[in-house]
Amino acid sequence: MATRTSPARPSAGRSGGTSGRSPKSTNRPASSDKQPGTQPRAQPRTKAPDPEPEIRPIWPARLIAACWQGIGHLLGGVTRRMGRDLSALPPEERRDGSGLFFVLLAAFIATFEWWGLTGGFVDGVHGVLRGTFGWFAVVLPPMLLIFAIRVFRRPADVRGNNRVAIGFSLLTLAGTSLAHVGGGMPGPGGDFAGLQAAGGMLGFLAGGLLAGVNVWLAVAVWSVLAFVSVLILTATPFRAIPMRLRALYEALMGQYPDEAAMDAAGHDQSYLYDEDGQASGRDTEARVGRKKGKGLFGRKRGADDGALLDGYVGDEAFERALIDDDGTHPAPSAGAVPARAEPAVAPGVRRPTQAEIAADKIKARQGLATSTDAAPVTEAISTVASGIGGAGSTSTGSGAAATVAAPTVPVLSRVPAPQPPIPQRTEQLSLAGDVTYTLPDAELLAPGTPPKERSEANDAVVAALTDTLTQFNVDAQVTGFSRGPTVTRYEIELGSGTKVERVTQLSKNISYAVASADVRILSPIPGKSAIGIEIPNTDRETVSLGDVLRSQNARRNEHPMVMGVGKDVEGGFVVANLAKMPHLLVAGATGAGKSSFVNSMITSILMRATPDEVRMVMVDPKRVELTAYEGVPHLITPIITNPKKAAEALQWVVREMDTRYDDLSNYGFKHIDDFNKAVRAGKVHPPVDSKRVVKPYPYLLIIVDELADLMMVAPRDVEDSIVRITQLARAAGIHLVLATQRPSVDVVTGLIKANVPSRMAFATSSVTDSRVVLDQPGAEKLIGQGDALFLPMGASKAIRVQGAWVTESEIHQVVEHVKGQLKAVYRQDVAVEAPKKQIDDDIGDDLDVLLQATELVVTTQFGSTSMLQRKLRVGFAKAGRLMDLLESRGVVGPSEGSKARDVLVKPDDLAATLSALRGDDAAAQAPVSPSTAALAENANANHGYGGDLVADDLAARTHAVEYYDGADVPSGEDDDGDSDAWSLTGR
Ligand SMILES: Nc1ncnc2c1ncn2[C@@H]1O[C@H](COP(=O)(O)OP(=O)(O)OP(=O)(O)O)[C@@H](O)[C@H]1O
Repeated sequence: MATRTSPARPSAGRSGGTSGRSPKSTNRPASSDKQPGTQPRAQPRTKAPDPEPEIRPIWPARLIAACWQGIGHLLGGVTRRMGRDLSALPPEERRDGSGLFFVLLAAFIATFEWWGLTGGFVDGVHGVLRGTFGWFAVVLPPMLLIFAIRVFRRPADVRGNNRVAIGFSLLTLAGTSLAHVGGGMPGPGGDFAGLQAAGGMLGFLAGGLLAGVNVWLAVAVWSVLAFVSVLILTATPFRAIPMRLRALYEALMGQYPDEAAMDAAGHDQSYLYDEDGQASGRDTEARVGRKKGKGLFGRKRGADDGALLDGYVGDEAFERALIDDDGTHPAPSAGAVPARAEPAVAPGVRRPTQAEIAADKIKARQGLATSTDAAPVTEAISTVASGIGGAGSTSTGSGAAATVAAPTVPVLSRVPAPQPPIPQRTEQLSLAGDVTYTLPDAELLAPGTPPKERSEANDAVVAALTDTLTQFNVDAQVTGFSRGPTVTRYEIELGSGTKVERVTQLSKNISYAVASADVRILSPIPGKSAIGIEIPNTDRETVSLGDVLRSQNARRNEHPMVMGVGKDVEGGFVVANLAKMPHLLVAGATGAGKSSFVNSMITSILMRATPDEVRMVMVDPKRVELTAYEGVPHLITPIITNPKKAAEALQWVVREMDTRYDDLSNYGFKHIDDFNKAVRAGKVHPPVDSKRVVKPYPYLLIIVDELADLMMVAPRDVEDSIVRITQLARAAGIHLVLATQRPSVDVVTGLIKANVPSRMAFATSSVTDSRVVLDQPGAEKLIGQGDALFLPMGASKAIRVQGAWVTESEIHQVVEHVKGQLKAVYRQDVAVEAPKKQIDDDIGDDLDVLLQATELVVTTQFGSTSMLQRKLRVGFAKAGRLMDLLESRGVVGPSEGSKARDVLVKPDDLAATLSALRGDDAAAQAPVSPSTAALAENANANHGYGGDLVADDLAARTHAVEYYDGADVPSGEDDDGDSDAWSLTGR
């Protein structure tokens, strides 16, 4: 057969055009030729030179082979287009000939076993099949057909195909054995017809022996094996059986559980109405939206077959981290805070029109409203609330009392929609290496307390506010309130001609009237002509992470980086996509709830993402906050507790980012999601002479639980790494979460702040800290324990949320489940430290005196040679030499004649500078750098991690390691000579 040439890369135009690289020769340059820090470049695919003239078979053989392949490809192409579109499988990976063989075999057996034909040849074949398999021969065609489909669709998945083959073989053995027992255990001698009607020779051989011992034992053993064969075929671990059954049920019913539950609950889709009372069709859109991307058999409609991918990450306009009610990203006009949804209306209850609501408000202003006037709204809310269970019953009880006390003040909170469990992701989560992974069951996270819509405390506050406004003769009215888990926001509308300041000036009086120091005034409430007064609830509610993850917002979005944030002041669930933040700063005083937030975040990821989708690096200098997660397969390196190591890990992240960027630019993509999509579709081909197997890159989430501890040991290195990562890493799928309890300018420096766009501010101890975190005051007024202001990227106003809470025991259960699925495979190269520079030759024996000179110059900020002469009692020549050394190390500036030199290092950086000069400290502890081959082996062991790298491909990474300048990494010794600098924080 003629040699098949590789097709030109479909991305040629895009990649070639954008990267602007000239095509290189297919001969790879030797790794020694590479520059430090450079990565191997992919080579354009070219036709492989024909090594030798081929010996071609005779034409009839070629004709038959061509027909066979042609029919095979045709059938394979059709099969691959069914279900998930795999039609782009590279030609060299297709095994359509084998698939065709199994299809024909299935057809052959079906012809003789299913259609009852008779005749000499037919009888012969029938006799052989029945004699071998008994009546089980009837089942063989569908099994062969299923296997053929698998070979057509996943030819490269040899392990998976072997598994299916083993499963079917075991099923055949079990089936024939059971048939043998069921058929009266006929023997081959004499009763051959009986053997054919039972399990055939196979059944006799496999089941006869055990059945001879005890029939029931044989039935039990072979039934269990039949069941096991089904588990093997479906790649189902024992513990995943209930989840798989539920997924099967959902798939068979063809419904998302939320739809089913909403239909069952008689939900009338009232949330289809927008703020103007217009039918927005949002629900329909959401449902259609879920399906509209797919046409028949899952093929994307309107796919531009000429493009490398159907859609690129950059296609999305108005990208936001916050996930809105319908799971989409609303237009910016909606403002930073999602527009308040109208309360849901129960079936049979007429929804009041906007005009009626407005009329109610006006009447209320004029003091005309009666409890009957307000009835439509109140009735609608309580009816729905009672329809959704506990929440309703609680609120209805208190609501009745409230109606008497404050009939004109409606509750504005959203009524939470019914919450059926998180749908199990129905596609099989098979990881690299044919490992099947089951996400933790939603039930592991307990539901929280049912939310209250109003309590007597709320009515008391409404009365106090109204009283205060009246006392000070302010023409303003409390028009409603929305109760969140921690605070309630009371809305005040002003009469015409009344200044906003009239109300805001009263903040102290309001605090006094409601007996709370933590009153926060919002003027105006974003998106509304009303003033908001947030007052803490005397009866706070816990927001359970389970409830947040089971909410509609979270369930509609399958992105693996989606996390449950908490609940807003209106009682709506807040869910955000970490990938879109793209980096997050979490700050707040001790006990404000940072660590709890970080726990919720990690647990969200473990609940929703496989280790192939998200990998994490955890830095926990406090040593106790994140220990529960040790050993989860999502970790890329053991949890880092040493700040020095953490600083090095950040440098590894920078290198990893560079590697990913190299891949992106080589293959012509702008975002790792597009690269991954193309890899999964088989559209990314490594250079012909590379042994690399390209695999999708997982998202990489780096969590630092206390940034201050890192900034203390290596401020400049840490800042440099963070800035580089945050500036670039978004497209590489690398995201940073930095938590600190010291949001001061020396920890959250201007550079870090500028590059970390999303902020989560828990209660801070001062308004200055609030300004550092949010660039605005407000966080100092928060009441702690999970009360936070969330400012996602792009939002102009922060959203007040009560953070989601996950208990220690829930975390342990989730971690146990995850660890039970897969063991952590750590990447050794994260811990690989570059060989550190020893004391520089030019310093020689003068290290001690040089350190003294540095200390002197930096603490006095005076770069004078004569001062060194005097204080260190050295001669002029030596002092001059020391000054030259200090200049070469960047401690002082160049000589300016008789003037003292500029001192370039600030006293704060003295410890780091001294450590850098010592140089030998870290080097002595550094492990021996593993060989390139060892690194390659390790990287290959890391399934799903960017692909199987071979030594050549890793050479560049190790280059980066080799050229890594250890002198920049201070040892972490502080002024006290205590190398465990983080312990100075007192923990
Ligand atoms: N979302 C929440 N819901 C309910 N309670 C919370 C929440 N977050 C925090 N808390 C309460 O506040 C306590 C302190 O929270 P956490 O340990 O997260 O604070 P922290 O800011 O990390 O403090 P530190 O910096 O000292 O570690 C928790 O033990 C818990 O009781």
